[in-house]
Amino acid sequence: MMNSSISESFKSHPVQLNRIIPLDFKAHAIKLPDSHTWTLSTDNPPPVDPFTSESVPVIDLDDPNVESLTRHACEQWGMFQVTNHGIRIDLLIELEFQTRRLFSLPLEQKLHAVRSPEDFAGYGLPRISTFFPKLMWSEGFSIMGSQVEHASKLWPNDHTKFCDVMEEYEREMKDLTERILGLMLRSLGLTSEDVKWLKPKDGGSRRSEALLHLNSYPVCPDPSHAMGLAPHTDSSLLTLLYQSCTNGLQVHKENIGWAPVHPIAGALVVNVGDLMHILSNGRFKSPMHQVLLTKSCHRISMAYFYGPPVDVKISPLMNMIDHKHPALYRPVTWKEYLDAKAMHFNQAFEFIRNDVHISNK
Ligand SMILES: O=C(O)CCC(=O)C(=O)O
Ligand SMILES: [Fe+2]
Repeated sequence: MMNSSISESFKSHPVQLNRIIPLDFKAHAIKLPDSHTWTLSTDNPPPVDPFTSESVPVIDLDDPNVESLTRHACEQWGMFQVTNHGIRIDLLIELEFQTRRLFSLPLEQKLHAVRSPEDFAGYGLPRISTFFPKLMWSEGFSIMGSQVEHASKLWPNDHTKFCDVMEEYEREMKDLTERILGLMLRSLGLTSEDVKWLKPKDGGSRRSEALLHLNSYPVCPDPSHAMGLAPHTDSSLLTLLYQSCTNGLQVHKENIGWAPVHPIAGALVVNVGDLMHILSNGRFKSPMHQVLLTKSCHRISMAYFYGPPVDVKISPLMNMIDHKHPALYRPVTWKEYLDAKAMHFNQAFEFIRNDVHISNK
């Protein structure tokens, strides 16, 4: 396994096995066990009318105004959907097929590829499970680069297609993420010269890093007392999400509360991550989002988390700072930020804020 910010940070924050091994959801299809019963706050709205409720912008990447639309979406929501992104629909269909094939295996078989307490790759509960007293009604499979080792434990003689599809999807996501990242930075008035550290030419240890995470939210006997994925922000620069066609994702927006992110056939969801929020000196939102469940549909999603090369310090870009807008955060590598997140979860920003830093001296 290559050394990376993600693997190094996970090694320093091992997770207990009871926060890794998922439930046998099929065996609990009638009644929610107490371990998975949540008291949900009343600001979780009842099912919203998809035609009237406000939601994140949908941006056609071929739109002549794409930069200003992107800036507006990042400032207002921190999330938007993109169409005309160039990812082939047959690749998305195959990706969904292979993901459903994985999660429909019996639990005993999936456990052959279970994550170890210090690792991030393989099968298990959402990583954020350590921060909540109750467990989430979901399971995941994390991939970085090639996943032959774990996939061959799932399908000893039949994993080649799965690995080929995942690797092709990772390559496509890398190109598209870098394209959208460039778009966001240009929308802030930056040139590629300002951010040349993001795409170093020498490769090697200075490559950007990424993680593909497959999520599965089985049908749930009591969705109003269960949680698919609890509210969180993403620790990446940017996350690209394919959510196929099942509802459940919600994003939080000031003055609106939780808004549904409706699946649009073939579209991808772009989510501003915490590091992009830091780079933009707070101008772009890193939005809180969550996933709710249904009684009848098994939701799956594939999240591609993109981050900077291992030795790059992320800090508010010079162009975003002036006397009216002082730098809000101190410089951090991705590993340092992941460590802060592993300890302080949704309060991590407070620990890298400049004022906290200064008062700690
Ligand atoms: O399943 C989803 O739509 C959301 C996934 C997500 O937020 C994550 O993996 O961080
Ligand atoms: Fe997320």
